[in-house]
Amino acid sequence: MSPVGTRPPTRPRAVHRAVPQLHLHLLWGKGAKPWRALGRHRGLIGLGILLGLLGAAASLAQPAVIGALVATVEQRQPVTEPILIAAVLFLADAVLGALHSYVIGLAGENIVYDIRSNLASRLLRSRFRAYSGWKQGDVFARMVSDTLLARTTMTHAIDSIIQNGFLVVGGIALMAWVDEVLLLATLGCLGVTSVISLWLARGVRKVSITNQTDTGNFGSALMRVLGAMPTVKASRAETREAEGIADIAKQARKSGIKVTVLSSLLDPTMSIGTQLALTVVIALGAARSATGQMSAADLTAFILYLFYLVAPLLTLFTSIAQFQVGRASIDRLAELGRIEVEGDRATEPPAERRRGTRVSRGAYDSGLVFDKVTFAYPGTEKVVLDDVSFKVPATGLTAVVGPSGAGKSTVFQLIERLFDPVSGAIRIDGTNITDMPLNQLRSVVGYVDQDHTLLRGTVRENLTYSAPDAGDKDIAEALRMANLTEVIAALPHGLDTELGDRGAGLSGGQRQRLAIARTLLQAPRFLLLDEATANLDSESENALRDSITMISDFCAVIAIAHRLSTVTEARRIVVLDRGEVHAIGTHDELHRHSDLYRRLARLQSLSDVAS
Ligand SMILES: Nc1ncnc2c1ncn2[C@@H]1O[C@H](COP(=O)(O)OP(=O)(O)OP(=O)(O)O)[C@@H](O)[C@H]1O
Repeated sequence: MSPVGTRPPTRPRAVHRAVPQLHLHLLWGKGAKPWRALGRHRGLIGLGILLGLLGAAASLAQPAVIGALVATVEQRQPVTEPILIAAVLFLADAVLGALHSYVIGLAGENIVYDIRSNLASRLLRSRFRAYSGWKQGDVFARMVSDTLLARTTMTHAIDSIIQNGFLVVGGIALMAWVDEVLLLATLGCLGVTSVISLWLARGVRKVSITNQTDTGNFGSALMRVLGAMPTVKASRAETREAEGIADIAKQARKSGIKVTVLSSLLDPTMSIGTQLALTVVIALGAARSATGQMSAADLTAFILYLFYLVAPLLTLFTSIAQFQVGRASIDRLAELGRIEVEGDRATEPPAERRRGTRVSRGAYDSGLVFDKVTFAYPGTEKVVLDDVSFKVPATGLTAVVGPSGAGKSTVFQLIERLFDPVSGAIRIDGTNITDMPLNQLRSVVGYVDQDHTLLRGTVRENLTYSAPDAGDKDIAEALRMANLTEVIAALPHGLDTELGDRGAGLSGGQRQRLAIARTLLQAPRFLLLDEATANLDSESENALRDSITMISDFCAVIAIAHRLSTVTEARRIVVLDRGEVHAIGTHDELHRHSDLYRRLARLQSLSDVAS
């Protein structure tokens, strides 16, 4: 018996970490707990905000100290102490400012890392039916650009709103302490512009959502064509596609300009308010000073406070706008984070097939059973499989044949549990597969899909993808069984030859056999081959057929075949037609009793094989 077939599969790495929970939805809205949403980053963000507030306090104290310095000069007293205090304050302001930027920046990077790694993990563990509803480009845009905008919101914008809010409130309090009349004049000028600025900030959020959706659409459109370059070129569709993408980019530009227009109106609005306030304060202050209602020192301090207020006020409103842009991104990330994941049981180790554990053959005698399975794809009404029942013995070749659209690939998708039946059950050794941990199920079922997908990387990496710990002996055996030994030996770096995207560098037939060898290394109990021999030349096909016969001595091979020549030796053949089991039997039996099977065989000029 082949060592490939008997080697217990290893567990996929890093499957035991619980699916991380994202708390982005807690940031606002009903039941919002913003502080909780920041999770383990609270300490660092708290420290950053504290440093910022201390820096702000150092800034706020500066006008008072300069005011005291002016008073000291007026009174012709020694100025060494106030100058020293001012110098210490300037230094503290600078050091605290630098530390504050570093800590907030660090927290931002940590947050982006957490969001990206958690979301990637959730996406990889998402239910197939949930994931297939998303556009890849949109997912990509959310993972890359929305995470950056979310970082800004959760760190810089929140921190800046708190810090500048503190500066503004502190400044106003100190101004009230210096002169209440001048403060009232200031607030009158700034109040109107603040209301306009808040209204603009709300508008920024609205157009930001549109802009981010447009950016996602651009990503989707780009990925759609980049993933099908040979087809685009063969169809001479470059110009058409380029124009289509330019149209979508134009849409993103249009909404981006709206964001820019609203954002850029914020600064001038607040500038007008502050300049107006400054003019009024200087005029009114000079008059009050001339009449002796306030001292020159107080007027100096008040004007300095107003100057100090301008920058924080502008930054405050810019940060509120930034916060609104980021909030739109966080909403989009939270939506992605709610993607349905496969049950936690998916992360459980395969119970009876841990490394080093021999599998008792007797335990599997009952094989795989489809028991009155009915299925329709989610969101559709059409019944794709209708009351389908058949049995697959623990060993031997079972073929599934039928016209196009009969439901053959769907049978495999249900065995892999990419979808679950609407009614009925699929059992392995008597256990409903919905009661098995997914990891266990997928370790006993090997699947070579229609596209026999390979990944960018070396031949070895592709080969050992589902059995990362496979040894050289097992690899050599799998290659031999897939008739690939000579092909790989002829590559420039053998097993370490780099393949391009989707296995570029190998022929279609070689890619397909590599996918089969990869599945063999997993040592499955049920090997699902979906059109697995479609790309093979006659010589390779014969070699593979011999391999399958050999493999099927100790595991169940279930093959979907359009070319009936590949399955005439099957122990049983299930004929599907429009989602129903039309007939089950051997090639000879079906040829005698099934019109449909005869028709399929005739279509492929196989009548001679039947005789
Ligand atoms: N993701 C899906 N969502 C909705 N309907 C689907 C989906 N995939 C397949 N179908 C439909 O289910 C039916 C069965 O498809 P399936 O791919 O199982 O057929 P098949 O027998 O494997 O066909 P072929 O031999 O052409 O590959 C078809 O009518 C198809 O349109």
